[in-house]
Amino acid sequence: MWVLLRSGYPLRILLPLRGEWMGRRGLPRNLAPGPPRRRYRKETLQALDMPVLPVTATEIRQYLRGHGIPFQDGHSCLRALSPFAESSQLKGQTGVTTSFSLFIDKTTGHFLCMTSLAEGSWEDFQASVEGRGDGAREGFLLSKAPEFEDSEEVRRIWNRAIPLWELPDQEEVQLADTMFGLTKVTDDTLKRFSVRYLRPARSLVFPWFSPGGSGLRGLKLLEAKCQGDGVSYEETTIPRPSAYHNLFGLPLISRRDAEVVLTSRELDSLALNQSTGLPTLTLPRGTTCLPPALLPYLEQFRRIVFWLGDDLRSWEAAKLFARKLNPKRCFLVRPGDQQPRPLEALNGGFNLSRILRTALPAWHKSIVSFRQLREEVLGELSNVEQAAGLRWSRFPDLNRILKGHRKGELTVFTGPTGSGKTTFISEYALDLCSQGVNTLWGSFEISNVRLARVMLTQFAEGRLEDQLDKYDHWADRFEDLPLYFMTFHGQQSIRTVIDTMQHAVYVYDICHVIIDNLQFMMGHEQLSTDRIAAQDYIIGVFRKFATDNNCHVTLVIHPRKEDDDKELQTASIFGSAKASQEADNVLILQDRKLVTGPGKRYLQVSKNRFDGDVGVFPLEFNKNSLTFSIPPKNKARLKKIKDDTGPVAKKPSSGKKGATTQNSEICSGQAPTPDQPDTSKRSK
Ligand SMILES: Nc1ncnc2c1ncn2[C@@H]1O[C@H](COP(=O)(O)OP(=O)(O)OP(=O)(O)O)[C@@H](O)[C@H]1O
Repeated sequence: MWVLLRSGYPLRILLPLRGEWMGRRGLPRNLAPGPPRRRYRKETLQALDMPVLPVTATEIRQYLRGHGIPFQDGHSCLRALSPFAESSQLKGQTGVTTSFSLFIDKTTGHFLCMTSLAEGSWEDFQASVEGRGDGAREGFLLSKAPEFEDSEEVRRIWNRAIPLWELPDQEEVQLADTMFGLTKVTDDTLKRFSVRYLRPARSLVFPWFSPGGSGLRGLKLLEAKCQGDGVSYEETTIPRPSAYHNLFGLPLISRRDAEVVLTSRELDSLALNQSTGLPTLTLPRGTTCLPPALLPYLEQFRRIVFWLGDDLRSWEAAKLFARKLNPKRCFLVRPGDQQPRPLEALNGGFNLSRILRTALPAWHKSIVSFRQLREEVLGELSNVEQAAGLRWSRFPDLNRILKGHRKGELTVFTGPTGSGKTTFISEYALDLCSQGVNTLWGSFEISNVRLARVMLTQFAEGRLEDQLDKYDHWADRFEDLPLYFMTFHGQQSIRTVIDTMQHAVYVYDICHVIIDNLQFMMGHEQLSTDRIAAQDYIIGVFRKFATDNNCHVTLVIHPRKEDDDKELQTASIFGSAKASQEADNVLILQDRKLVTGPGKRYLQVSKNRFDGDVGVFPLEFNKNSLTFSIPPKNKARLKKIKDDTGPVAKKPSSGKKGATTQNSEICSGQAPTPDQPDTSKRSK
C-alpha cells in the first residue's frame, strides 16, 4: 500500500495503518503458498514528514501555463502534453500524435501518464519539469510495478485457472453456473471478458490487465459458498484491496466510446454488456470507494451511468462517486423492486436497456422542485430500515435509541475528564469501520500508536500483551479495515484539519470522521467570550463539512467544569447553545454510578434529530478488552433472565446491518433510578 497521500498535502496528515503492518492476504487456504510472510515499509513514516501545502486547480493551470505546457480542461483532470512520453511513444498506430496523455487530478495534483504509465504526486511532477528530483523525469520510476511475489502468485493462479466451458464435467459446469447465477450469461461473454474458473478454490477468476493489454497486474477471485438456502460470496484480490485498482472491462473499451455503465460487481458487468451491448466497467472495491487513481480512465466518457446495486447504500455511494466525476455527466439507476441489480435483472427477464433509460441525472441545481426529489423520497420511504442508517453490532442499545449511524450527521460527544470518552468512541467507531464505513481519526490528544493499540485490543476483544503469538493474526485483519489516521498532534488550525478531511473524503471516500477533541482547534484565546465564539465557529465549520460532504462527523467536546456530584446535561457542554443546536445527536458519557449497576457508567443520548428518541443505557467496562459493549455471553444471560421472567417483546438484534433491533430487555433490567432523567421522552 502506498501510504504517500498526496505529497502535495499537509503530508503529515493521513497515516493509514496498512503500510506498517503489511501482512498476508486472505487467499483460499488451498492456494496459500508457503508460510506467512511479513513485509515492513519503513519509508512510510518518513514520507509523512514533509509539510507541503495543498494545491488548487487554478495553481496547477498557472504552473502549466508558466512552463509552456499545453493542456485541456477535463471533467476531473487536466490533460496535458506528457513530459514523460518519448516522442516515438506519442505516435499511435496510425502515426498520428497521441498528445495530451498526461492526466493531472484537479483536486490532488496527482498525475498519470497514459503513454509511459509514470505516475506520482504534484511535487514529483514539478520536480520533474524543473529537472530536479531523483529520476521522476525518467518517466518510469513512479509507475508501480506489481511486487514480484504478487506477480508470481498471479501468474501461477491464472495458469491453473481454465475457461468455464472447458471443465471436463458437465455437472460441475452446471453447479458453477447455478452458484454464480451465470445460467443466462453466454460463453461468448465470459470469453470476451477473459473470465476463468479455478477448480481447487471453486472460484471465478477476473483478470486485471495492464493498460494496453501487455501483462497481467492482478486478479480477483470470487468464491461462492452455500449458506442455508442461499449462496454467499467472498472476494480475494491480489494485490491486496488497497492496491487493487482494476477497472474490470477496461481492455474492451474503445477510445471512441463516449458512454459507460459502472457496476459494483464483475458479474453485473457481464450481464449488462451482454444484454445491452454497452461498454461496462466494474469498480475494484464495489461500493466502498472510487480511488482517484482511476479517474483518468473515466475522463473520455461524456455520459456515465451508475448501476451499483439495489439498496440505499449503493445509491448513496453512486451519489458520492458522481461528485468526483463531475455530476453533470453522471446518471444513477435508482434501486427498487423493478430495478434489481444487473445480473438479477438479466436472470429475472427484465429489460436492462429500459432500466438504464430510467437513470436519473446526478446533478441538481441549487434550487430543486419536489419533482426532482420525489424519487429520492420514495427511495427513503421504501427502504425505511436502510434510511435509519447502519446499525452497531456491539451496541444494540444505541440502535434502539438512535436507530443507526447516518451519513451527513454531526454527533457531539461529551463526558467528564478521564471518564473513558476516547475508549468508548474508539469502540463505537471501530464497530462501524468493521462493517465497511471508511473512517478517519483525528486524535489530537493521544498518539496514533496508543489509539491503534486500544482499537486493536478492542478488535481482538482481549489483552494482546499476554498472547503476542496472536498479534500477527489480529494485526493482519485490522490492517484490512478502511481506517485512516490524521497524524496531527496537539493544537491545530481548523482550516488545516478541514482541508485534510476534505482531501481524505476525496481520496479515500471517508464517511465517518472522529475529532478527539475540539479543544485542540481552539487556539489560545484567553478570554472566555473569545473562546465561546471560537468554539461556536468551529462547530459551525464541522456542521457544514458534514452536510456538504455527506460525511458523519463525531466531535468530542470537553464539558465545562461542574460539580462532581452533578450529572452532565446538554447545557454542560462548554460554550453557548450552538453545539447542541447544530448537532444531530448529543451523547453524554455519565460517570455517575447507576444504583442498579454499581461501578458502571452509562451513556445518555440527549438529542436525536432523526426520530427524537432519547434515553440511557449502562456501559460495563471490561479492562482486558477495553470494551464497553456487552460480551456475547452476557447478552445470552440477559436474554435468558428476561425469558424466565416474562415474554420478550421481540427477538434481540443479530447486530447485523439492516436487522431490526429491539433490545429493551437488555436495558430494562438495569433501568436508571427514578432520580435520573426521564429517558423515554422525545427530545423535542
Ligand atoms: N469505565 C471505566 N472504568 C475504568 N477505567 C476506564 C473506564 N473507561 C476508560 N477507562 C480507562 O481510563 C483511562 C482514560 O480513558 P480515556 O482516555 O478513554 O478517557 P477520556 O474521557 O477520553 O479522557 P480525557 O478527558 O483526558 O480526554 C484509560 O486508561 C482507560 O482504559
